[in-house]
Amino acid sequence: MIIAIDGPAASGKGTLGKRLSEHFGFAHLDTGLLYRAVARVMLDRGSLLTDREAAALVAQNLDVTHLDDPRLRGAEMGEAASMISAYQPVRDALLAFQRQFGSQEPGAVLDGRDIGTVVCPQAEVKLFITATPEERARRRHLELLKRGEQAAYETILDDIRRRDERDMSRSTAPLKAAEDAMTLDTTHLDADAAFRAALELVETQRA
Ligand SMILES: Nc1ncnc2c1ncn2[C@@H]1O[C@H](COP(=O)(O)OP(=O)(O)O)[C@@H](O)[C@H]1O
Ligand SMILES: Nc1ccn([C@@H]2O[C@H](COP(=O)(O)OP(=O)(O)O)[C@@H](O)[C@H]2O)c(=O)n1
Repeated sequence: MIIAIDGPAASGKGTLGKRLSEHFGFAHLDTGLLYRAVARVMLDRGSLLTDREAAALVAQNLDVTHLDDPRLRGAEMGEAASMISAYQPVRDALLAFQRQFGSQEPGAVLDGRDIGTVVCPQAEVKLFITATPEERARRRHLELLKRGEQAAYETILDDIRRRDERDMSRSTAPLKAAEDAMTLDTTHLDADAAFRAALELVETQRA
């Protein structure tokens, strides 16, 4: 079984994905980390993020065994990932790995932007997680402060708005809810309440 979770930045996709995967005993992949990992290699090499060919080559040769590097979770990597993820050859290069991951038994949870629409359109369960930009910026602000990153709330809110706009307006695999996805607005739900609500939606879709 596949649980596909999509939604905008800092809506809580990863947190829900992890908890749902633990609950069902499924594997979990935060697909944003793949794009962040491509961005990390580009930045470390000093490549321009506008260099599509270089980004495609990096994606084709990506080492997916180091996705737990805490550096990937930083704000700089999120912004850079959003730029290189708009290139079709980059997305094509990362598709097979994601689909392979989704084929695991007894099941897999994948979270990202295009899981229900492009990566796993056949997923039995599709959730689209949202929250207001202000609430998402508040969450990301707290997260970055805990990581020890300097970050102003207003800057994060601007970053989130810009990234959402870029992710929604790109021509390839734009961020949008699949037609058969169920939307969960977590603006007024803490992580526990969001998990309970998501679990109910999963049970509804599986039935
Ligand atoms: N429902 C929630 N209420 C408050 N904070 C949350 C909630 N869900 C997640 N968080 C926190 O918000 C931040 C972003 O969550 P994350 O799961 O990484 O989002 P995404 O994967 O959508 O970017 C994390 O610090 C996480 O602990
Ligand atoms: N399936 C995915 C996942 C991420 N991405 C891109 O990668 C960037 C970083 O994704 P992420 O999920 O790690 O970002 P956050 O939601 O955690 O801020 C996003 O802004 C998207 O541009 C994508 O295009 N498709």
